[in-house]
Amino acid sequence: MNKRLVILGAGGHGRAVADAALKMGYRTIVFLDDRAAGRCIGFPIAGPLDRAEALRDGETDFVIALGDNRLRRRVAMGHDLPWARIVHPSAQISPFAELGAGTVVLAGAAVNVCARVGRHCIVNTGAVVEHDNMLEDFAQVAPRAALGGSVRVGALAQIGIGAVVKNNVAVGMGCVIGAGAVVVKSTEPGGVYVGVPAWRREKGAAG
Ligand SMILES: CC(=O)SCCNC(=O)CCNC(=O)[C@H](O)C(C)(C)COP(=O)(O)OP(=O)(O)OC[C@H]1O[C@@H](n2cnc3c(N)ncnc32)[C@H](O)[C@@H]1OP(=O)(O)O
Repeated sequence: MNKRLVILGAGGHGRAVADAALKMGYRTIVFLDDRAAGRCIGFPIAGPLDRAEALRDGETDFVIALGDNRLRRRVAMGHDLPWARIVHPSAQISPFAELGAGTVVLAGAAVNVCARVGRHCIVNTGAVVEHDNMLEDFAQVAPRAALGGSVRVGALAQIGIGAVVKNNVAVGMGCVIGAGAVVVKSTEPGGVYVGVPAWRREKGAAG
């Protein structure tokens, strides 16, 4: 692949996305970031995020690598660009699964048969998205979190690191599921849930 990838965000997630992209065969990486300048893991930071349109050409893909779901949505809404799907070669993606544009699936993650993952989602390292899951746009599944079969994750929701969601449960839009929580019942939009079994700690931001 001779394409260039422009990564919007040069933080930790941006570096993980670059690593996956290089393993996919992208030859050239350029970062954009509003706070950092210089170089990032050896690749240039070519300016702030709003430079993205100027880097558009027929040979360049773009991806937003910002871990904050609402920020990722804001940036996506502000740009009409050819968004790439970044899938680490060690991830297991069923040929019967769907990944939306701009979605990132990192090392060792699994997206099983008939799962549908929306646009600009993150399926992080070692996460399990089981059969018939539906992840709406801008949702995120943190490292080693596991979703049982037929789980629905609302837009902008965040499933914390190592959390478990029982099969057939729905996680409401904009929910935050804390690290290590075990969700056994559907959750209300915008809530923050922690613990085993998970309980609602407070009202969060539904986006
Ligand atoms: C590659 C990557 O790094 S991807 C990112 C992975 N990271 C994650 O998944 C993080 C998930 N986030 C969490 O678990 C967070 O702790 C949240 C969202 C649940 C809460 O965050 P905050 O609102 O900042 O909570 P804060 O840290 O102030 O803690 C408030 C209280 O909740 C408790 N608490 C925080 N997180 C949890 C949790 N996951 N489970 C149980 N209790 C928790 C704290 O111990 C504290 O209790 P106290 O008031 O009795 O002292």
